Amino acid sequence: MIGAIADDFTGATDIAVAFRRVGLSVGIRFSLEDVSEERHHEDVVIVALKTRTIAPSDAVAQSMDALDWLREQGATQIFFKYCSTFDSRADGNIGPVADALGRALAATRVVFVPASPRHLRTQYMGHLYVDQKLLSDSSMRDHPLTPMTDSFLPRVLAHQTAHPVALLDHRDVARGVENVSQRLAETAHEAGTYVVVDAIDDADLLTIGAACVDDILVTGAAGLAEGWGAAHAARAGARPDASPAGSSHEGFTSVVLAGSCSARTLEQVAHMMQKGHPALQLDAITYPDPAELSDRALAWYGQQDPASAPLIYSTMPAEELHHVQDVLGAEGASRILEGAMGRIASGLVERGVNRLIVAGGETSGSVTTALGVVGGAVGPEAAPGVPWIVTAGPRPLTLLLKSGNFGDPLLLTRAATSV
Ligand SMILES: Nc1ncnc2c1ncn2[C@@H]1O[C@H](COP(=O)(O)OP(=O)(O)O)[C@@H](O)[C@H]1O
Ligand SMILES: O=C(O)[C@@H](O)C(=O)COP(=O)(O)O
Repeated sequence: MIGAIADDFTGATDIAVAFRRVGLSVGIRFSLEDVSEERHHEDVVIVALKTRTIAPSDAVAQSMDALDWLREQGATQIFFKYCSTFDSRADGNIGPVADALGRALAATRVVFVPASPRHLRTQYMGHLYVDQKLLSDSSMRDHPLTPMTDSFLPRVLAHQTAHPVALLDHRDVARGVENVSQRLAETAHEAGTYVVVDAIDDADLLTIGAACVDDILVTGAAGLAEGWGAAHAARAGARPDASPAGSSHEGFTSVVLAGSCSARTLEQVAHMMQKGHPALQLDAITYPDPAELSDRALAWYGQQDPASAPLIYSTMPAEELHHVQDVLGAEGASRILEGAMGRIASGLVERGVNRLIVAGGETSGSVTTALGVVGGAVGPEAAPGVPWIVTAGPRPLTLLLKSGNFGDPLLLTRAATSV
């Protein structure tokens, strides 16, 4: 069994569909509470954590708990999932978590492969691109919590770890599996070397995946999950699953909660408003108490037609965001808004909402945790890397956890109104 540890919730659902696409069965956990009796038998078991922006020591501790649980479930190899835009702060957490996992697993080398061509993230000569732009020129430079201002990943990673960091560039990847295997062995002759590997298309990821199929620890995003997963599926004789278990979209009362300020979410929120969905923007400066902020939002919801798929959002462009952060501090603003979003989600479910569409990885973590959702069935994709999740229990909820920059501009509107 493969165990996967994701540093945010949307990332966990993103790799769930990547592994499934190549024919592997997948289980997902959003919490490790009350799991002592649980036994998983899927090919891949994913633990979703919310460790991307917390203190490195906490991120390490939670990742190690996830590792212990996955090993108890029978995991023999581990996939550490971080963002395809390598979202992290200067002091972590990708390096510290990889260090701890590598130490526990006695990994002799570890590959770092964030490239996910399906999401238009490619890496060439160590430089990460988002669509046609270098990472540092993309909207990721304005991210509220993890602004990415350096595109050269070996340097970014070297700031986060004491391990030697090397680059395996595209010339080597293009020469095929045997060459990559050999070059990885040479490049990582010093035990514990971290190798950042270029990839610009799916073929590169298949090559890298095949070369690393026996590695005890690999790290990356959905592109590598697909490439590495394909190598495992080929071994196991698994067949790609063309039709994942469907989720019925009948009889739903939907609300969209957007806590992402990413460029694509801005467009999606604008589209919802253009289409006339009632919309409320959360004002954290005027109401910095998450309880008051959420009470006001729930009172507003009470005045809307539940069939109108309302939108509650804190999404705003970079200049306005920076103003809020100047007043409240970046962490302070996030704490207020994520706290409020969690309370709002719980209040909405109490009021009969049973389909929640959440934009933003951190926001999705706060909402899912506040709702007490511990797992669910991974349904069809509403957009590449964005599957519907149907929770278990007598009152199942349908959730869409959307990464800030994922999906086409119409995704939120479509997801809110599809029947
Ligand atoms: N208007 C705002 N002012 C300050 N912080 C905000 C605002 N809106 C959202 N945030 C915070 O920014 C972070 C966005 O992260 P996240 O939800 O992961 O979105 P993304 O998927 O785009 O990265 C969250 O912590 C959220 O609370
Ligand atoms: O790898 C990716 O790009 C996503 O799976 C992801 O982690 C994006 O992060 P958020 O935008 O914070 O959801």
